[in-house]
Amino acid sequence: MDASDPTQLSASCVQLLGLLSAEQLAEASVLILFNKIDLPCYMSTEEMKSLIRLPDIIACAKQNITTAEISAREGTGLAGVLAWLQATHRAND
Ligand SMILES: Nc1nc2c(ncn2[C@@H]2O[C@H](COP(=O)(O)OP(=O)(O)OP(=O)(O)O)[C@@H](O)[C@H]2O)c(=O)[nH]1
Repeated sequence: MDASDPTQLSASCVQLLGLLSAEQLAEASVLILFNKIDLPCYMSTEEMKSLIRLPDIIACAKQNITTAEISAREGTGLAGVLAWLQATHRAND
């Protein structure tokens, strides 16, 4: 999700709900990234999460869902993404 552009939030939410309801992805581990946190935004990521009712989505989803806030440009939060990938890969071995 683009953390710098709340106007894309509803489209991202619809895409997310589509992915989470796909039969083939019922067993998947899901990492939701709020990218571009280096850019200024009039809404905080906490406000965006609340607006799309992300806590409810996570509570109702079959999947194990993690969220992270990152800047792909500046590298912020990418160590956590790598750690999540490694842990998830290990758990699926
Ligand atoms: N400032 C900043 N720019 C980024 C970041 N990640 C990607 N971009 C830039 O955003 C532009 C679009 O890249 P993406 O977000 O990968 O592509 P996209 O999702 O198809 O495009 P948008 O929806 O317009 O963002 C490129 O110029 C990237 O360099 C980030 O964390 N911070």
